[in-house]
Amino acid sequence: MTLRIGVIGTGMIGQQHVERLHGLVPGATVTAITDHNETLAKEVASQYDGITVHPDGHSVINADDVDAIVVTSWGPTHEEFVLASIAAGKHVFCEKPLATTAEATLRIIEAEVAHGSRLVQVGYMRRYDAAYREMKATIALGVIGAPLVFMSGHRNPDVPAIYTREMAIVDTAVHDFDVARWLLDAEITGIRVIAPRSNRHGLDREGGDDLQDPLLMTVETSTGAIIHVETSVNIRYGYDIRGEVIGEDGTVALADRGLTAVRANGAVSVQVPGDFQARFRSAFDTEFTEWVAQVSSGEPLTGPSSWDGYAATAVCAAGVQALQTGERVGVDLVEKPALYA
Ligand SMILES: NC(=O)C1=CN([C@@H]2O[C@H](COP(=O)(O)OP(=O)(O)OC[C@H]3O[C@@H](n4cnc5c(N)ncnc54)[C@H](O)[C@@H]3O)[C@@H](O)[C@H]2O)C=CC1
Ligand SMILES: O=C1[C@@H](O)[C@H](O)[C@@H](O)[C@H](O)[C@H]1O
Repeated sequence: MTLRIGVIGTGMIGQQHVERLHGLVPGATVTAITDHNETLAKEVASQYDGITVHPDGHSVINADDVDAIVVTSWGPTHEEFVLASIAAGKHVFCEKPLATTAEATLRIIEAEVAHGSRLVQVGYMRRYDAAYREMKATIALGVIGAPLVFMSGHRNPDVPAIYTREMAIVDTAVHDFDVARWLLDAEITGIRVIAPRSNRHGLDREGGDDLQDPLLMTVETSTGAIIHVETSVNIRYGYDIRGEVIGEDGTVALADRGLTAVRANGAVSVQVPGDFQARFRSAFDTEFTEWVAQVSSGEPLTGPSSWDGYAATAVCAAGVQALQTGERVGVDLVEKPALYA
């Protein structure tokens, strides 16, 4: 059976996911799309055969030729489309964030729990990256002993004018929070944020707010392990994702990227990816390949759940408060429903 997918939001990442789901991922095809910008949706549809442009997200969700939904519109619209997909009894893959407030993510959890089985997956694609998966497997084998610290560096060469100082937490570090919870098998219980002197590239940006960049975050977890997150979103040299777990007996770290290492002129050099697409392309491919296979076969979903979406959004809210106040802010999650055990 081919899974027929409807995509809501055909901007930057929506277009990449349409391409992925309409030919690259086995067993999937895109039949319906929509975008707030109808001209854009028509332009995207014109590049493929068999894709109908719908007037809005609800029309996509309720279309007879749509089995499952992918939400790639702006964050504040996610709750509405995820709730409507659950009401229609259809699987929905929602790009991060699941919703922009913890209260909204809890409404999604409530609706999914009332439905009685998992329908929602959230786009935290790092869990599908081969290097992160090897790190998790290494920790599980006990090679480095019990994890004590996770150092997570999230570096972007630049960010657009619409990027605000809070986005370093809610848009960027949210990936580090999710992957840390998954790697360490722990919940986040508190956060502190400090800002060193700002990178000049983040100050006085044309058309944008001044940024406090970089940011350093000290994040506490339920196991006692500490996560240290560094976001540097104007670092120019490349898109560099760093990660090292320090355990009682050793460490495991993400290796430098690049297919080759060049040794010349007294130096060894490896390439750094230019952007998140280059760094995580195969993780996105794997993410959708596994999602499509699980949805089509009726196997239980194993990807990031509504609970993971809630936990990440709750940490972000605490992080923004910690940035604004300079204080430690606790993260108190509600009791986890059995559906997400
Ligand atoms: N997993 C990852 O690494 C990444 C995830 N994202 C997430 O994907 C989402 C989209 O991001 P981008 O593609 O960068 O944004 P974008 O601005 O390029 O595209 C979003 C599109 O959604 C459309 N849209 C907004 N409201 C809509 C509505 N109510 N109905 C239909 N269409 C609507 C807009 O017109 C726009 O074309 C965001 O939530 C973002 O956080 C984005 C980049 C990377
Ligand atoms: O999700 C993403 C963007 O929205 C965000 O702005 C970037 O900082 C991240 O690296 C990327 O993965």
